[in-house]
Amino acid sequence: MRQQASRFKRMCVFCGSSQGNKSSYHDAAIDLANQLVGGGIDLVYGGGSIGLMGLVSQAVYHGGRHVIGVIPKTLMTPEIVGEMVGEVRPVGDMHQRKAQMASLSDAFIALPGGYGTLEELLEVITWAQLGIHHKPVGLLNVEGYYDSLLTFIDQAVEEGFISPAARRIIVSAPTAHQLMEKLEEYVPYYEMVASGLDWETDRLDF
Ligand SMILES: C/C(=C\CNc1ncnc2c1ncn2[C@@H]1O[C@H](COP(=O)(O)O)[C@@H](O)[C@H]1O)CO
Repeated sequence: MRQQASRFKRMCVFCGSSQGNKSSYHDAAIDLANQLVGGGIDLVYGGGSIGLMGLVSQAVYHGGRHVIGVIPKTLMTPEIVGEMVGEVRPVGDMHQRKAQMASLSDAFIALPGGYGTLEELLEVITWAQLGIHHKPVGLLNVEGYYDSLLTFIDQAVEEGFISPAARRIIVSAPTAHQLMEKLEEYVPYYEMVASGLDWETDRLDF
């Protein structure tokens, strides 16, 4: 069933190259894919068919939306990433991959994942803080998976390392539907220092 049209054309999804141990992670990946399909939103992701990445990409692709997998050539073997669906954009390294994923997308969502997901999530948050982009960043906090990360970030605010304004860059919700509603309403973070910076982004096209 088609939902109300979204303001986003392409969503970048960061998520585990593993599926995790709970069925709720699997369900959340499919649920998010259905939200994207229903909203008429295409997918940008890290390529491959393994883990939650495979679940999201296949569900969006089979739901009829365009899927772009941005993947370093070195990882492009069936043994590592499996069969890919949709459009594959090979890049030279992990830095180019993240830059291209970010520039192709209108917003970001992180599902549960490990080191790779955390690194991708924290980078786009940092870029928002610096004013490199003004795109919403969503955290799909499936069954409290990210509670301890959010607690740590709140502690960093308390301790004076993250400003209360920058804390608001992260939009979190327990379900894909709630998260998409919040992201649709998100007002970009601006602060004097960040809005005054002029980035020469050779690899980024924001
Ligand atoms: C060599 C290993 C896995 C290779 N598989 C990957 N294929 C595609 N993209 C990947 C892979 N591993 C990490 N990524 C990127 O990071 C995120 C997932 O990492 P996580 O550590 O599983 O959270 C994902 O968004 C990708 O962009 C070794 O197993």
